[in-house]
Amino acid sequence: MSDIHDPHDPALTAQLMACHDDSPLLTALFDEHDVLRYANPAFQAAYDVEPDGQLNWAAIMRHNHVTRRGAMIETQDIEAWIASVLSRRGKTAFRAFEADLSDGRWIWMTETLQKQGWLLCVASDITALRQDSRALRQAHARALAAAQTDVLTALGNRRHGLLMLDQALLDVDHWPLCVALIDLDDFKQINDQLGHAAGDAALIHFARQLQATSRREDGCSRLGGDEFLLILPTAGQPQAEAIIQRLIERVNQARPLPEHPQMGYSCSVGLAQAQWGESSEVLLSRADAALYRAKQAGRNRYAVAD
Ligand SMILES: Nc1nc2c(ncn2[C@@H]2O[C@H](COP(=O)(O)OP(=O)(O)OP(=O)(O)O)[C@@H](O)[C@H]2O)c(=O)[nH]1
Repeated sequence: MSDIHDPHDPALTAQLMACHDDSPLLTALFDEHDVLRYANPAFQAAYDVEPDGQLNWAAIMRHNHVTRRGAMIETQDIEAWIASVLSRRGKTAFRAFEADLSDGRWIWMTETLQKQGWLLCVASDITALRQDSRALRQAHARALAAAQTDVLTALGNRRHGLLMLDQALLDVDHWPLCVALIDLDDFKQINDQLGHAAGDAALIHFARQLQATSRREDGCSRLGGDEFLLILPTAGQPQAEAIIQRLIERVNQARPLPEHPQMGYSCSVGLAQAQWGESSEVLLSRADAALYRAKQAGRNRYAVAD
C-alpha cells in the first residue's frame, strides 16, 4: 500500500507545510503556554509577528496595540482587554469568532484546542462578505462577551464561571477536575482604611495574579465581591495544590497599590477535586466548606475538601 496516508511520512509533512506557506489562510500554532510556535507567512504578515520560540499571545497583542498593526484593538486598557480575551481563549475544544485587522481586513478566526494543550488558529479573510449584517453580528458578539465578563476585573463573571464549571463537569476530557474557591482576606479593611477605589485596584490586581499563575486551560472568574473561582481541568489534587500554593506565595509578595508601597494582602482558598456525577452545587459547597476551614485556621492558606 502506498504510504501517502501515513501522517508521519516526511514527504507528506513537507507538502503540508508548503501548502501552509502558500495559503492565504492565516495559520498559527500556540503551545500550552500560549507561546507562538508556528505561523505561516499569511499569519505573520497579518499580525506583524515572527515566531521566535518565546513570544506569547499576550505579548503579540500588546505589540499590535502599541504599533496599531495586526489585530485591531480598540481599548484604553490593554491589560483588561487581554484578561477578558484570556477568560475565553483556549477554554473550550473549539471556538470561532470574527475579528478586525488594522489593515482593514475582516477575518473569521477558528481556535481548535489539541489534546496536548496546543492551540491551532486558522483564519480566513471574510472582508468580501456582505457588510450589511456585519454591524449586527459585531454587536451580538460584543453583547455576548459583555454578558460573560466581570466589569471590574475583566475576568469571567459569575454566570460564565458557573456555566464553564457545568460544562467541565460533563466533559470527560477535563478529568481529573479540581476547583478552587478563593476569597481575599480581611478585604473590608482595605476598603475601610484606603477607600473603595483602592479596594477596586486590589481586586483588579488579584485578578491579574490569578490569571498569571494559572494555566491557559484554567477558568478564572469573579463570583462576586472578593470571591473568585478557579476551575482546573485535567489537574489532580497535587497539581491543583501546586498552582494554589504558587498563587498564595505570589499574592503574599505583591504590593498592589503603588501609592501604598507597604500594603500587602493575602487570600484563602478552598480546594475540591470533583467526583464523577457530582453536581456543581455540591462540588462548590465542599470547596466552600474547605475555604471556611482555611479562614478559621488563620487565613493566607488553602484547605482541601473532604
Ligand atoms: N472595593 C470594592 N469592594 C467590594 C466590591 N464588592 C464587594 N466589596 C467589599 O468586599 C468586602 C467583602 O468582605 P468579606 O469577604 O465579607 O470579609 P473580609 O473583610 O474579606 O473578611 P474575610 O473574608 O473573613 O477574610 C465587603 O466590605 C464589600 O463591601 C467591589 O466591587 N469593590
